[in-house]
Amino acid sequence: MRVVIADKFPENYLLEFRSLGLEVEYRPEASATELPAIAGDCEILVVRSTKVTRETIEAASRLQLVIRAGAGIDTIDVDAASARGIYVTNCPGKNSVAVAELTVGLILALDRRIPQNTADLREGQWNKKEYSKADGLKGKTLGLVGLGSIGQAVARRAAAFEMNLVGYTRSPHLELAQSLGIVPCATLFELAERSDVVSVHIPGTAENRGLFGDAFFARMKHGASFVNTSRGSLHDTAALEKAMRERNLRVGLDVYNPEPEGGTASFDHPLCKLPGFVGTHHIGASTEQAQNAIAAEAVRICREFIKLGQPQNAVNIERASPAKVQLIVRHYDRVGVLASVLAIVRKYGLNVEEMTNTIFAGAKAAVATIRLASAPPLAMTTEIEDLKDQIIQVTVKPF
Ligand SMILES: NC(=O)C1=CN([C@@H]2O[C@H](COP(=O)(O)OP(=O)(O)OC[C@H]3O[C@@H](n4cnc5c(N)ncnc54)[C@H](O)[C@@H]3O)[C@@H](O)[C@H]2O)C=CC1
Ligand SMILES: O=C(O)CCC(=O)C(=O)O
Repeated sequence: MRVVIADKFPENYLLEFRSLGLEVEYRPEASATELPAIAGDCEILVVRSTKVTRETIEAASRLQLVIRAGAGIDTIDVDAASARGIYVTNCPGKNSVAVAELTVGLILALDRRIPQNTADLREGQWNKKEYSKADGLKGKTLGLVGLGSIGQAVARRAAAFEMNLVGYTRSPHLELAQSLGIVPCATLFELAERSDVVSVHIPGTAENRGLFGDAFFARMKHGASFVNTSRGSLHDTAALEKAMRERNLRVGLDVYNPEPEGGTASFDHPLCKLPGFVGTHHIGASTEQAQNAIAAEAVRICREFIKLGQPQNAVNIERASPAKVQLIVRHYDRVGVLASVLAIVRKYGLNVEEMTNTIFAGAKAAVATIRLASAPPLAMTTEIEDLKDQIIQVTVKPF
């Protein structure tokens, strides 16, 4: 099998890929536009920030698995992959601590204006008078949007600063919130109104695009802080700029919209020049620890995929199966039995939605579970039962 690694990857984990017997093509400088040509004949594609477009998916006729060596999957055209039966996986939770640490760094930097202090010192300017004005974090309220892996890691760290925690999530998990000392908010606006600092930890999906705009910022307290280490598509840049100018909002960003694709580029962003801004270069996941944890997970996914034919952490499996009925066929483990059964299913015009075949110890018998969208007619099950010397038992159960 051939794997293309189209991003920078730790050297020792490249060796691990090779030790799996894979032919590894390492292309750390590959861009999204070059990828269709590079990934043309690989079975497995591993990317970190490089975008995997529809063109790449369609050009890679042997592709079976895309591993996103990170958390967010908005850089992959998942719909295009699903339409061609290609698995997409990510490495959930493996870079959460790194992002949480950076988030706390941005929150502290905003409160004490650490980068602005440093800039003045560099300019030969002593200004204790100005920089002595800071609030402090103890007793302030941190509003966490999203209580997944990163939101939880930020909560644990903010608790050590004795901050009060409120949270908003689409999938409320009251026990979890309680165990982290987070008071749930019923709406995003309630969170905006209660928080001194808002920190965003949700995916950059189409439905979350622009979630943080004029209406949200208008509800935040004057002089509060907004931190986004998730995705630039989540905030409206013009609305943020307005809130910074009119409501004295402080802003800490690791992510931008748009963001340069490569590691270096010129970058002219309206917010970066404003005094209440602190920013980093989408480096949330960029610690040795996180990169090694991500690489180890990518290797593990590959190893399991080679062994079982199915990857862990797949994000594009249909969860709500269209199947309504299970046709359970106990049969002798012989050549052609399944083909005969499926030929009968086909004759009756039923579509197989899902199917598994489990072999019993000794490999004499097996059970096939064939999931169908609608109930099979009696004539069909009778016809299967009548397959001489092939079938042990046929049952039908609702699914
Ligand atoms: N700056 C960086 O380098 C990094 C950024 N990220 C970003 O952080 C995001 C979050 O990562 P994880 O916490 O690991 O993901 P996660 O999947 O563990 O958690 C995301 C949570 O957000 C919730 N959610 C989704 N939409 C929501 C909405 N509209 N309102 C409230 N809750 C909502 C989900 O239910 C889920 O619980 C990633 O999707 C990625 O975009 C992740 C890693 C590195
Ligand atoms: O690997 C990176 O630098 C980006 C990480 C990221 O944004 C993610 O994991 O979603």
